Amino acid sequence: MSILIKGGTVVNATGAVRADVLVDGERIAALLAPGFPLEADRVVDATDKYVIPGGVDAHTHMEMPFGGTSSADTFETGTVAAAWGGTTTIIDFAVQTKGTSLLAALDTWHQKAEGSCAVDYGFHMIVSDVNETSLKEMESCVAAGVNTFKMFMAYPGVFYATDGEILRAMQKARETGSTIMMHAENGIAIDQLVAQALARGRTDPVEHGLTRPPELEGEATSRAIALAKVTGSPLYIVHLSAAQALDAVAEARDTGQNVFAETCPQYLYLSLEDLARPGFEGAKYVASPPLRPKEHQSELWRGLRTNDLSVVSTDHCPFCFKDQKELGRGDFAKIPNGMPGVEHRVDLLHQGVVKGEISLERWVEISSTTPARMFGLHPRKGVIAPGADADVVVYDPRATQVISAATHHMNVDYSAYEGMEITGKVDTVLSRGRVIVDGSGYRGSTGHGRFLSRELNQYLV
Ligand SMILES: NC(=O)NCCC(=O)O
Ligand SMILES: [Zn+2]
Ligand SMILES: [Zn+2]
Repeated sequence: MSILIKGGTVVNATGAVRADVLVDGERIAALLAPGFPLEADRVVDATDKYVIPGGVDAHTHMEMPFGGTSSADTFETGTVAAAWGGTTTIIDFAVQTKGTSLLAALDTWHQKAEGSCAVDYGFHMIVSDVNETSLKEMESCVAAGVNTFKMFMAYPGVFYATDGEILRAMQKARETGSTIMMHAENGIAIDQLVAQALARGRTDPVEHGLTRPPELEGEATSRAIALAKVTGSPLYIVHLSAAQALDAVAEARDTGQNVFAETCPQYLYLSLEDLARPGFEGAKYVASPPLRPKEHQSELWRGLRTNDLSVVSTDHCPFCFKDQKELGRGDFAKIPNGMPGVEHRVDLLHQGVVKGEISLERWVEISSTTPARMFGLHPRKGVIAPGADADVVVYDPRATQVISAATHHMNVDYSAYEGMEITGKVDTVLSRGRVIVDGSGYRGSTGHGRFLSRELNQYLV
């Protein structure tokens, strides 16, 4: 099957050019001069539209057990929603719980995802039990195409790892060429603040933000960077939300350390004011790290321009307001942590282009090309070029839409961006040469998405 995408402007991280794109089977076959005479089985009209590489969301949590419940999107519903929003690759987290093995966790996550996904997927591994066996198993994970290991300085008693455990895992990362991903918040100090707030009768969702101050994200980020420096391990800070943490990352990068960071749309667009919404509404915005005071947002946009923030992922971890966020009514510490977002990342970042915060090319870079390179998927993913997988999005920059739970496709009963007006809209989506979204709706199928065995981080120096 051949498809000709005609009349559009191809936007890669390296530049934008008017070109037609020929897809043959699962791959991009050629970029052609506009109007080049060629027959194809199907023609997609991209006139006045951008033709961009499918989004790569490097941080999602589908059907993840957490906080006494499980995130509401399955691999099926979550990847269909991703497709609607122009994301054609997700990297989800397999979770090792205490007392279990990494390989058993990986197996469990393979079973959840296999045959269920609408788009291609890979895995990172959450390491919450550092011992001789799991350190050894890191080698097998790398061989199995899972070479990024998330650790937590937060959530004592659940995922938390001590500095000593982190150091040992980092030494193994250094040895295997893999990268440690860090949830950098000082969970020991935070737990004290949480207990004190509850003892004073402060139970509302806003307390989630007030008991996790940005200084404790900055401190943990600096500590993780120091441990990475001592061990020589690459480090990727996940879901960075605070200016203090960004300063620490920028300083490390200025000295040439292999330190990278992502932020998420919620930290660019939402704030502590949302957590402070009246009644229990703020529960919709509970995630960790928490939403910050508004002034952090401009710092994050600056970080995206300077490349101290290289990636924007969603940390998609949806919990329904009605039955799941409800678990924390009367005790903010019991509100399941996480927010939905996999469907809206590409659109929300396009607003950065519309508002002049980032260039068109940078939009593609932070949402597709860099995550593809960072997580060993480039040049299969993240670029419109001959030989690449035909994961292609035709994006209409002038169309408008309003985000709403009534129209989104994620399996969650609210939208964190309800009523937000967006300029730009996904028009057509191809995943490995197959049209999975077009004007008539979702045309994909469950099980089309394949597991991606990943190479090592391509930015390491
Ligand atoms: N971020 C969050 O609140 N939930 C998902 C788990 C994590 O990434 O820490
Ligand atoms: Zn985290
Ligand atoms: Zn996460």
